Amino acid sequence: MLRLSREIRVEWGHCDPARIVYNPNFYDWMEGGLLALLSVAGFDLATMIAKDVDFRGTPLVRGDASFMAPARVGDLIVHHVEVSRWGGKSFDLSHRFTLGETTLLEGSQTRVWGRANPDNPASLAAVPVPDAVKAALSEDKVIRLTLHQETQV
Ligand SMILES: CC(C)(COP(=O)(O)OP(=O)(O)OC[C@H]1O[C@@H](n2cnc3c(N)ncnc32)[C@H](O)[C@@H]1OP(=O)(O)O)[C@@H](O)C(=O)NCCC(=O)NCCSC(=O)c1ccc(O)cc1
Repeated sequence: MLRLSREIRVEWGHCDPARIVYNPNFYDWMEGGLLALLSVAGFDLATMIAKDVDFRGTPLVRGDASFMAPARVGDLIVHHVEVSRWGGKSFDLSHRFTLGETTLLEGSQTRVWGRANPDNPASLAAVPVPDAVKAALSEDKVIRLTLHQETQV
């Protein structure tokens, strides 16, 4: 599968009064990780939605997460994401967040390929995941997205 690892710098605003990352931020990062995975595979969701008014993206239908160790302000953590199962209209993602050798969180999600329901365009319908998306996300490849260092000019 196409495996994406992306660095995330924990900022002050990600943390709660206990001075550890507040849990909804991990869900936000899981969302961003899927967008990044699709984007590096050649499928930019914002562009796809702009071009196809009935496309609704990749709605979440199931998810779980095990929080194993906390992250703190300043930490450079890494989010690893890949598809772990292809269904027909659905697919599973595996998420792992690490700080050095330490695993912070392991999660799994089920997504569907979403379109407007033809019988009621205000509601959603799952449709088969396009073959081109399956092929691109199934490539045996690793992509690392690192944060850029600031340089003085
Ligand atoms: C998505 C739905 C329209 C799917 O309904 P249907 O069109 O009738 O599809 P089906 O019930 O046949 O299910 C389709 C597939 O999904 C699977 N599925 C559906 N629900 C589940 C759950 N709960 N668990 C596991 N698998 C599921 C189902 O097994 C089918 O799998 P395949 O065999 O691989 O095809 C409906 O379940 C729904 O409206 N759910 C609510 C979704 C929602 O509100 N999610 C949270 C907000 S959206 C969101 O977060 C988002 C993120 C990113 C985006 O780009 C877009 C949206």
